[in-house]
Amino acid sequence: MKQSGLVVASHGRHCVVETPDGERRICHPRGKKSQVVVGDRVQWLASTDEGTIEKVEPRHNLFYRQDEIRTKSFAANLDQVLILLAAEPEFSEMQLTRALIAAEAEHITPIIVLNKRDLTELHARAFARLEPYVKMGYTVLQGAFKTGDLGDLPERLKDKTTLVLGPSGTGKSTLINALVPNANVATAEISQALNSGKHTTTSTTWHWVDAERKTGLIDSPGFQEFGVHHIDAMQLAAYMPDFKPHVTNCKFYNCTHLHEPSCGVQDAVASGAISPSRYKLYGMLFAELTQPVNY
Ligand SMILES: Nc1nc2c(ncn2[C@@H]2O[C@H](COP(=O)(O)OP(=O)(O)OP(=O)(O)O)[C@@H](O)[C@H]2O)c(=O)[nH]1
Ligand SMILES: [Zn+2]
Repeated sequence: MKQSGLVVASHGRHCVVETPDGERRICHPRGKKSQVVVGDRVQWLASTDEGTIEKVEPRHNLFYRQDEIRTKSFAANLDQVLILLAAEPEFSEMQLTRALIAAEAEHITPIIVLNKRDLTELHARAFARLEPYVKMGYTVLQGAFKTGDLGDLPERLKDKTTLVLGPSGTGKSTLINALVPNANVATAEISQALNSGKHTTTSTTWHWVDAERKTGLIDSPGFQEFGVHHIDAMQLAAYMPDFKPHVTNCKFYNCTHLHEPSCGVQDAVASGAISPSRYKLYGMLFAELTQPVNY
């Protein structure tokens, strides 16, 4: 008999499915193409001690990155993406912008969180770099997770499904352990089961924050570059909230906002409505997305 379930971990061709009453078991997708990702709602069929995914329910969204060759999915059916930054190490505005664009493209709400506010001076400097993002309407929260100060985060996460993205050293483990005691143990157990005994922690894992299983937190492994090759260069400005209102002032409907006369975006840069750093990032991303692909 087919049962419904939620994919709470995945690695390669295996995944862990959780039933509505909280039981978990390893499942394998049927057929080669039906790759499942964490957050997928599925119909599965039990075999002796494992199971087979029979159907993946249609996704509301899929958060992913794409380089020139590969697509890497993070998770599906998200309410929000938490982009974790910290006073130190110094964050990359380029990586932040890429993650924000990928979230916009899938209509997923991003939340930027700046950790380590106990490091007063470094924090002030980092927060100043985030000012354009506050101005363009993004939620920017702050905390000092190590000291137990989670700021407004618990309230923002409540009853939602949130993917946590954090470059190494920002405090992602500290956060997840603060919200989900024993998260480490659960992740290690799942990884071990999925890797048939090998002890690695490379899989994306869903954690429940509350006993009622309403607040979901998805921890994903680190990555090097956030590729946005799935984005059409001509759509970039539409996914940048500081650019978007100005494109309607461009004379040419197919304006690239790089060199055309009577360009609303370039006017906004000149007037200070768009920050120079964001315009520079736009130019770099546009070049990257329009450059011929080298295999
Ligand atoms: N000053 C300060 N340090 C913090 C805070 N939160 C975490 N740290 C420290 O920052 C370092 C990185 O924290 P982790 O939680 O391991 O960070 P991570 O993002 O999981 O990093 P990886 O394990 O490299 O992926 C550790 O030395 C933490 O003790 C904070 O609020 N303030
Ligand atoms: Zn323009």
